[in-house]
Formats: sequence, structure tokens, C-alpha cells
Amino acid sequence: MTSVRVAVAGASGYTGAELVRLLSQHPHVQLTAVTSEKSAGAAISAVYPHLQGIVPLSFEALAPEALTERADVLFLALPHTKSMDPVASGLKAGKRVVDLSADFRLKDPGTYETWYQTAHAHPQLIKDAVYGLPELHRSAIKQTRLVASPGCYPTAAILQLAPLIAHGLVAADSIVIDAKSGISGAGRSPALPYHFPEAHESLEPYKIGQHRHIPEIEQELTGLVGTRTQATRGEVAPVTVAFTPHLVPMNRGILSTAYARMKGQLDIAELRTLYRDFYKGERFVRLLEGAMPNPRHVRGANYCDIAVHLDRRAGWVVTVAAIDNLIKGAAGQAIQAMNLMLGYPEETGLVAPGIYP
Ligand SMILES: NC(=O)C1=CN([C@@H]2O[C@H](COP(=O)(O)OP(=O)(O)OC[C@H]3O[C@@H](n4cnc5c(N)ncnc54)[C@H](OP(=O)(O)O)[C@@H]3O)[C@@H](O)[C@H]2O)C=CC1
Ligand SMILES: CC(=O)N[C@@H](CCC(=O)OP(=O)(O)O)C(=O)O
Repeated sequence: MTSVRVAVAGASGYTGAELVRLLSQHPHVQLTAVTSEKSAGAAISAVYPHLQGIVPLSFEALAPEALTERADVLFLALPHTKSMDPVASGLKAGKRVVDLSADFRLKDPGTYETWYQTAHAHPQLIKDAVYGLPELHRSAIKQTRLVASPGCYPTAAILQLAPLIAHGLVAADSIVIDAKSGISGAGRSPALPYHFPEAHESLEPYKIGQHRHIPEIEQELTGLVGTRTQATRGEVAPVTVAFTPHLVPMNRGILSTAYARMKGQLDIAELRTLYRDFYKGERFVRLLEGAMPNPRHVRGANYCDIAVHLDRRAGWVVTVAAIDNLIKGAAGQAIQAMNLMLGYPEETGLVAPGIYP
């Protein structure tokens, strides 16, 4: 069976290590290089003992051009602002690139500069990037060489709200997203808020109304406004969201609760039918009716679990979504996109159920 050569840049980080774990089991992938500057020369199993006997590679410090030569598909699990040059280098060499950072997610370079305090180094490449949420952009992902893989909070928030926005069922300026993330969402570098005594038995909101995922969520939801209604879209009122993330003392997982004001008179059965139709055939979206989404139930798996509820008395639709930030929120979703780019069945290498508890 033919295989594709794949390299992971930033493999010493949490999302990079999850990419390596999943790609090592992918039937069409040959892992050719894993990069880290700080751990260059060390066996990956010395840093991540769970990969002992599974991934026989050592970390290398590779410049973008050297990385590009080693593979046909590049996964970049680097910090924001550090992916721009490797993306440009990979594309120039005709490779396929899946970038897990935010560097190519926002379509407007000015918005990127505002939220990331950095001028975009390759703004001319932004138009070539497809936002890598397969449930919304599947056909474009199949055609592109550059996937900008979504952020973890946006994955949950967009998937839980997409049917409501596309059908024009809620007021576009009424959306409130209250989300909680496990600490691996902040990456592997130590910092005081993530220190055990600080984070354990604690629950704290942060960056209220200021988080860099706000423009990403608004961009994608605005792109959906009215796309499933009969009326022509005309002038589209931008979606604005009030977004509050929280840090919770879990290793991984996101629970996102979104509230939006109902415009019409649909009852809960009609709303759930609409969600079922919207996500019909989607392998990685599970709509729950008798149970609540819980990050525990998607841990290690590529699922986004969603429940839709209606607070009729107060006039709000309340949706709840759970993902594993490192899988559907990062590594799993990135592999889902690679499968689409290469024409493999979308679920290849991703079908294992999650870990419980
Ligand atoms: N954590 C999450 O839940 C999610 C993260 N993402 C995004 O994925 C990317 C990786 O995140 P995550 O794995 O959490 O991050 P980590 O901090 O855990 O890992 C970062 C990786 O990048 C490398 N690195 C750090 N600084 C540089 C630099 N200046 N130049 C080159 N390489 C560098 C590190 O290597 P070294 O060993 O040399 O330090 C490490 O391999 C980020 O853009 C993040 O925003 C996306 C979705 C979810
Ligand atoms: C808990 C925590 O700190 N989470 C990160 C989000 C991680 C993520 O998925 O976002 P990107 O892919 O855009 O980096 C944060 O709030 O910045």
C-alpha cells in the first residue's frame, strides 16, 4: 500500500505529540521527521515515554527548507507567528501544509495584526488557506494545499452554533459563549497559572471579551449567516459574540455552552430535527438528546458532542458542545483535513473511541 511522507514540526508540544501518536497508527502515513529545537537529538520516546517502541524517531532542529525536503505533507504545530515562514516554504516547494497555529485562519491581515500584535509576513498567501473545519469547508479542503486548522474553542463554538446561524434562527448580535478548557490548551511551556497548586481546585475566567478566538468565531459564523434560508443573503449583518473562556483543572477537554436569542417559534423537536439534518452523515459530530455533552466522553477521540436545548420561557436557545481540545480541537481535526486533501476516507486513523474515564 502506498504511503505519504509526513513531517511534524513542533512535535515536542502537546498537539505535536498527539499528531505523532495518531499518525503513527495511520495506514497511509510514513512519519519521516519530528522537530524540536530544545529537545533536538533526543529520542521522542525519551520525552514522551508512551511512544516507546512505537515511534523510533529522534527530534531534529530543522530549518523550514530542510523540513520541507523531508516530507510531502507538513504538519506545523508551532506557536502563533512562527508558522508563517514554514508555510511559505512548504507551499513554494509544492508540498501540502496543515498549520495548527492561527497564522492563516483570519482572512483579513489587518484583523490578524490587531489580535496577534504582529504584521503578517505573507499576506498574499492568506487567500490560499482554507479554514480546516471539514463539517463546513469539506469541498474546499479537498482542493487546497494549505489548511489553517481551527482553534480549539472555535471548533466547539462554531459547530454548536452553525445550524442556528445558517438558518437565521437567532439574533446575530445576541450570542454568548461560555467555555471551559483543560490546561493542555495552553501548551506545554510552564507558567504560573498552570502550576498545580494554582490551577488545581480552581476555576477562573480569563481574557473576557478579549480572547484572540473571538475574530475567528465571528469570521466563520458571519460566513454562514442565512446560507440555509430561502431569502437571498443581501447585506449580511456581522455576527458578534460575547466570549468568556475559563481555565479548569483538567488535563484536556473543552465544554462550551452557547446562548442565543430565538427569532422564530420553533419548538425543541423542530430544532433538533434541524440539527440532525444539518449534520446528517457527519462522522465526528454526535448529537445528544438523552445525555449531556461532557469532555470525559470525547477524551482522546475526534468527536464533537452537541446537545440543543430551548429555554422557551426566557427565549434562549442553549447549546452545549464537548470536544477534546487536543484531538477534534487540534491533532485529530488536522488529520481529518489531511485525509480529505489526499483523498483518503475522512475517518482514516481517527475511528478509535475515546478513553474513559
Ligand atoms: N493546545 C491546544 O489545545 C491547541 C493548540 N493549538 C495551536 O497549535 C500550536 C501548538 O500548540 P501546543 O502544542 O499547545 O504548543 P506547545 O507549547 O505544547 O508546543 C509548541 C511547539 O513549538 C515549538 N516551538 C516553540 N517556540 C518555537 C519557535 N520560536 N520556533 C520554532 N518552534 C518553536 C516547541 O518546540 P521546543 O521543543 O523547541 O520548545 C514545541 O514543539 C499553537 O499554535 C497552538 O495555538 C491549536 C489547537 C489546540
Ligand atoms: C487553556 C488555554 O490557554 N487555551 C488557549 C487556546 C488554545 C487553542 O486552541 O488555541 P489556538 O489554536 O488558537 O492556540 C488560550 O486560551 O489561548
